Amino acid sequence: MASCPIDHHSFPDPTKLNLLQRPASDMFPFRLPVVFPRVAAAHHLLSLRTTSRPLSSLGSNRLDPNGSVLIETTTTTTPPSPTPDVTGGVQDIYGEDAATEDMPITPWSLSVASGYTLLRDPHHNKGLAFSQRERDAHYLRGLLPPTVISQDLQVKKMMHTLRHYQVPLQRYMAMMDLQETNERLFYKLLIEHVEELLPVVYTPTVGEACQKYGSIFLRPQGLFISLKEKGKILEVLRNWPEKNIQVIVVTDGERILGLGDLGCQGMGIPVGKLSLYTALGGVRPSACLPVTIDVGTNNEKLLNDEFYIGLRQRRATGEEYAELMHEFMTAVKQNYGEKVVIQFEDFANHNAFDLLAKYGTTHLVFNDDIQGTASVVLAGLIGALRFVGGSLANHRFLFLGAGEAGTGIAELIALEISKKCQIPLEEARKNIWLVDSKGLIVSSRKESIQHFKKPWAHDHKPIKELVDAVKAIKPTVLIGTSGVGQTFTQEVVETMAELNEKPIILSLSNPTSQSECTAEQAYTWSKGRVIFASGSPFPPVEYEGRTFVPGQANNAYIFPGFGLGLIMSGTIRVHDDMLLAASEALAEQLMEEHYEKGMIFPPFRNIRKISARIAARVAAKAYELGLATRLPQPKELEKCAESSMYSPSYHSYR
Ligand SMILES: O=C([O-])CC(=O)C(=O)O
Ligand SMILES: [Mg+2]
Repeated sequence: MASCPIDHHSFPDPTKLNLLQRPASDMFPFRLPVVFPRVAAAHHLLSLRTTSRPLSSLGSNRLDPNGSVLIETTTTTTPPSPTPDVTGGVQDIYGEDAATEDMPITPWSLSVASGYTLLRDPHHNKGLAFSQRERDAHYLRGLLPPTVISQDLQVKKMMHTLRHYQVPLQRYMAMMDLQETNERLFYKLLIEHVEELLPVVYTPTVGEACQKYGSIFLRPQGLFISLKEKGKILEVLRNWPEKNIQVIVVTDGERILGLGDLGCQGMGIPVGKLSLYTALGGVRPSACLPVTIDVGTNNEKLLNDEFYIGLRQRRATGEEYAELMHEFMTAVKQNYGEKVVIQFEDFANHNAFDLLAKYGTTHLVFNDDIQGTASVVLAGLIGALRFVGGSLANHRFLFLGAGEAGTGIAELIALEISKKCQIPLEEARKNIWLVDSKGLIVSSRKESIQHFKKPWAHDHKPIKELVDAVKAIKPTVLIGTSGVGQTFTQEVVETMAELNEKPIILSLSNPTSQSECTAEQAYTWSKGRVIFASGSPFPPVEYEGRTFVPGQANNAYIFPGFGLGLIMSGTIRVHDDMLLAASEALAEQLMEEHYEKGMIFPPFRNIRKISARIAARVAAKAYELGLATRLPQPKELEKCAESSMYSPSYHSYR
């Protein structure tokens, strides 16, 4: 870590804090003395602002020469400077350094959790793993049964409990409950049993959880920013207990997976994605902020559902929508600086492309559905071609679905071909065809289609049905990004198998119910010849004595490592070459043994290593492009990524 530049907020070793060496009786309730750096109103006493935040999360605080903790405070007014200092979210982020005596400031304070409060603090709770000594020192005696168990045994016990639940949603709720009661145990479980638990905290179960969010809702997670917060978004961000945010995943809930408009209940998605940022990419949980923008919903069922948790109105659009988003984007930059990753997730097509284009030049934005999905699919194709032979330029691609994922993947494939073959992008696009709900996208439709589809309107006679498009275009690769389940019919798959010795079929829509076909259908209908992957997981399939393990072509392979690469290099803008770098890093980790089983991605169980490699490549590209700000560049980026990852093991408390 010492040589690694990742901003893990080097808070001084708490053992050196003489304050913390006070007798325990002094510590509960316990206030640390506070110094207001360069703020004249130093006599303000801080009251308890948050429940016992971990010392390590208070990155911008530091020791003064006497060993007192200097606590930086927050203002409740707009920062005094009209052009706030944008330095990456660690310096004067609320303008407090520049605050004058007459300016009100938010009274932050820090406390040491103890006793009953400690048991209910998810960041510090260890449950039965508190040692006897800790139980004495922290007023826990009697609050726990006498047995002391290890974290490993807790993992075993929790897995035992989870496996008992028959209903996936029960497992999801148990995991969410654990995240809210014992965060480290939650992450240890997720990291150590990633293949088993990914379908629980992520697709497909998270989709059902969003649909039923209102009914299963116990405690709020993340930040809800609705039209009611208009004009106050900066204040809302300041209500979040953590200051040093490195990644935000934000949705407006309009296109949750392939399930459509789930309004405010889309919150399950940013929460789930960010838990993968930590488990799969090693970003600290306290640096992750899930956000849902609530501008209403057009989902009648939800509007009439008495348990719905969001605004009960139809979606705001046009200027009203754009203004709220703009206020949010501005407030994020003002509050956290230039180096916070903002991941757009599950926005509808009509907003997703525009938001990415609008903020791509001013913010560190990444659209997971356009760019993350593109990068993972490209990786799968590059990986598969290493074994199948040939190059991308020899293939013909047909997509069902011309939205974010479809056009995003198509464009990244074209970019890779154009770079590798040194041909113009327009030329590279010619072998890529898209079908939308109205049929094949052809030049005669050019005037009537949305702007993001126009580059794919090639010369051809109109074709309505997918199967006819397959027969006419003769693709070698068929990719489903339609959000509509069971659209790769038997006839479609059989036609692909007639046209190709080894057809590549990717059925990417999520969750499982929306998958264009199942793994079993793909293997059976192609008589075991298909190279198949899907967005949501499918179990292995037996076909004529062979077991095929379908790969999961899901952006979860990419975004955690990609984001880590941006963070560790202090990158300020995303560039397409970084997506290509991520694809190549993932593709090269596919081994022959994986491919032989039918996989086109390495298994998820090695995901932290995979993410570290992706992070290193992304960071290296950022340095090469001059977009990285953490200087000098560390020599061994992959080691640096690995060593900076969050560990869920318990700390011992003095
Ligand atoms: O969440 C997932 O599993 C993949 C994804 O981004 C989507 O389907 O929107
Ligand atoms: Mg998504």
